[in-house]
Amino acid sequence: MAQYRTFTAADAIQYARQHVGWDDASALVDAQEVGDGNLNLVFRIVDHQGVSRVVVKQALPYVRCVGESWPLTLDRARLEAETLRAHSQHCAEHTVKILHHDPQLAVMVMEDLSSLHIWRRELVQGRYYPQAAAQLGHYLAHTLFHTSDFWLHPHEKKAQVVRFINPEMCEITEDLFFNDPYQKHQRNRYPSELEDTVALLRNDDQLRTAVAALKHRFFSQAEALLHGDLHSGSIFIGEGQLKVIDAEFGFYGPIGFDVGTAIGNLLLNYCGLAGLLPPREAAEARELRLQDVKIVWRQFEHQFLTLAVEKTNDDALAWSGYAPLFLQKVLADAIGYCGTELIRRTVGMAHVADLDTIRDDAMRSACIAQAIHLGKALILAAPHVAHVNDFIARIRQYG
Ligand SMILES: Nc1ncnc2c1ncn2[C@@H]1O[C@H](COP(=O)(O)OP(=O)(O)O)[C@@H](O)[C@H]1O
Ligand SMILES: CSC[C@H]1O[C@H](OP(=O)(O)O)[C@H](O)[C@@H]1O
Repeated sequence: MAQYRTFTAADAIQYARQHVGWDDASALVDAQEVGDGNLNLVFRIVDHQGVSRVVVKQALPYVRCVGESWPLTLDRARLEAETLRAHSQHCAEHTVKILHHDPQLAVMVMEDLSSLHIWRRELVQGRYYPQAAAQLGHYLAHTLFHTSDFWLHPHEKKAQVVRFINPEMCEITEDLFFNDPYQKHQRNRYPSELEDTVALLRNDDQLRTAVAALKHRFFSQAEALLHGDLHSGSIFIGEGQLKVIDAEFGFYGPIGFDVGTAIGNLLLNYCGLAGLLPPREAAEARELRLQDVKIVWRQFEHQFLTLAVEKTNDDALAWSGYAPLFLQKVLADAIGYCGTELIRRTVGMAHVADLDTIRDDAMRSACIAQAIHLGKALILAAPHVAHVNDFIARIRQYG
């Protein structure tokens, strides 16, 4: 069994050659380290023509963007590969293909998606992909339904919950989403002129109660195998194509968390657009983003309901009145988690290019303030929103 060592580019090439399972694996001759996320090494393995053919990703024993002072479990590579494989069983068309993985080396070899584009980069440039929102809704419905109690036998479901226990990665989310932004913490980062706005988050009793309830459900509601960090930087996009990567935060949690973080990232873009594009283009792009939000929810809801009617295995859950009631609760959760994503990406440690790349300082602060206000309003409104049209109306009101 191979002992863990951090890969060099040469290691990554050799490893790819051994594990891609191609006759022409010797054509893999060079590697470029392209990791731009917070956590891991990512090598694109290229051929003689410089064309990227396959990707090797390895977990480091610490958080990459911080360094060795923040150690982190290598088991996240196993969880990432196994979550992506599980999701691929139910939604292969929108999940990156894992070709090989080794839990000891914390490494995986996967399909190369370099011909597509990271969605966040496209959103920041104002480029629109009309099919993306519906495909994201499809991905959410199929991965979440088929890993839930609606589909899995109760014994299988419980075994899956155990297999995907992910305490260290969940703890990062528990701290970064639900603790740090609502207290003074050295990890927080926001413009100093927003100190009063941020202080209001710490001092709002109703908000703190709502955030506690969202965290409690994140701890305790093992509804489905979540991606766990479904943001637009973890989604590749192209003409008619959408593929999800980077599932190391995968675990059994509340379905609304995946739906809400995905929508939250569309709304972070919505808040940033005024600082990213000229006024007329920004206004048009903001309308498209609201349309995207509506489509993600509607597709998810429609497809989950259809799957529930056609495929629910459990006798009680198959009762016709139950799935719509369950989805009401998922919508409320999703709006709440969407609000926490807006706040943790603006006040907390991990930021997004949709806001950070705004060049004008005053405009950047104004857009960040808007995201914080919207996040807070959504967390408070979540239990009272009965329909997606009401959700959109609240975004227009507060964003
Ligand atoms: N399958 C892939 N094909 C092509 N590029 C990839 C692939 N997976 C990751 N990348 C590149 O590596 C970057 C970081 O990958 P990611 O999985 O987000 O790392 P991290 O876990 O550190 O966040 C992505 O933004 C993308 O540019
Ligand atoms: C200390 S990890 C911070 C942050 O980074 C992760 O994102 P990614 O793996 O895509 O870079 C995740 O969102 C964590 O909350």
